[in-house]
Amino acid sequence: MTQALWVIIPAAGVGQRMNAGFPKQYLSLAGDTILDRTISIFIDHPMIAGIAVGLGAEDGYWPDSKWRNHKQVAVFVGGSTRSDTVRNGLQFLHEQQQIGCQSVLVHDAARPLLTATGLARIVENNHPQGAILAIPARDTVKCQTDTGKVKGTLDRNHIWLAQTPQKFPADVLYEALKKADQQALAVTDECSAMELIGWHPDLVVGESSNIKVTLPEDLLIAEALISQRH
Ligand SMILES: Nc1ccn([C@@H]2O[C@H](COP(=O)(O)OP(=O)(O)OP(=O)(O)O)[C@@H](O)[C@H]2O)c(=O)n1
Ligand SMILES: C[C@](O)(CO)[C@H](O)COP(=O)(O)O
Repeated sequence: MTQALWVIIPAAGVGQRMNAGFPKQYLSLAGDTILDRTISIFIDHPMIAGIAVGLGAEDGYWPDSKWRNHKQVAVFVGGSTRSDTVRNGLQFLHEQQQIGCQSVLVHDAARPLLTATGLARIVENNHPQGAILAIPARDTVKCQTDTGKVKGTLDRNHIWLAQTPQKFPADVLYEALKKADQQALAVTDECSAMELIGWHPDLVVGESSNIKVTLPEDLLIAEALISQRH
């Protein structure tokens, strides 16, 4: 039986691309907020030790969360980028003596459709160099020239679309994120930072329903997917 893991949920974004007028993680989705629905995935899960939610410094919505007083849920102040928020979360958990070298999960607040099956795939196995949920590309993948023309076609047999959760040893991840920051490298996921220190994490097949709610149409897709689950 592998050790229960803390999950860090970066939820300090402003949702600029959603353009909702407030942070998208507080949009309603099938009767819950996106954030509450995402937290629900991990509550009372046998493999989850605790849930650390990174909030914006000016977040005034959290007090309305149904999970605000739950014994498994802790909150910390996020940063100006997603990777800053994750690093703050790692530092918070380290200061609370909740983590050391053991692995943590990082899961976007904006991915409320992760299923128990998807979560099991990444928590139930040991991954010496860490792991990410990802889905193999199904469309033909193009890269572009500087003027927005087709530059060429990538071999889609070697293209995966990264999702979350991503799982890495907490101490190594913290140092990798710090190194990326010191090198002014804007990493958009934890795996990118680990690659910078030479790690080759496992690609664990996720579910295409584990979408990141980014644009307004993603909310419609999420609603439709949830309606199919009941
Ligand atoms: N400084 C930031 C930026 C993003 N996030 C979180 O990282 C996740 C993925 O980021 P994204 O989908 O880009 O969310 P936003 O940054 O809010 O969206 P946008 O880029 O459109 O502003 C989200 O749960 C978001 O809340 C975060 O915790 N801290
Ligand atoms: C971490 C992630 O969800 C993997 O696809 C993605 O990189 C987040 O990107 P965002 O621009 O912060 O939404």
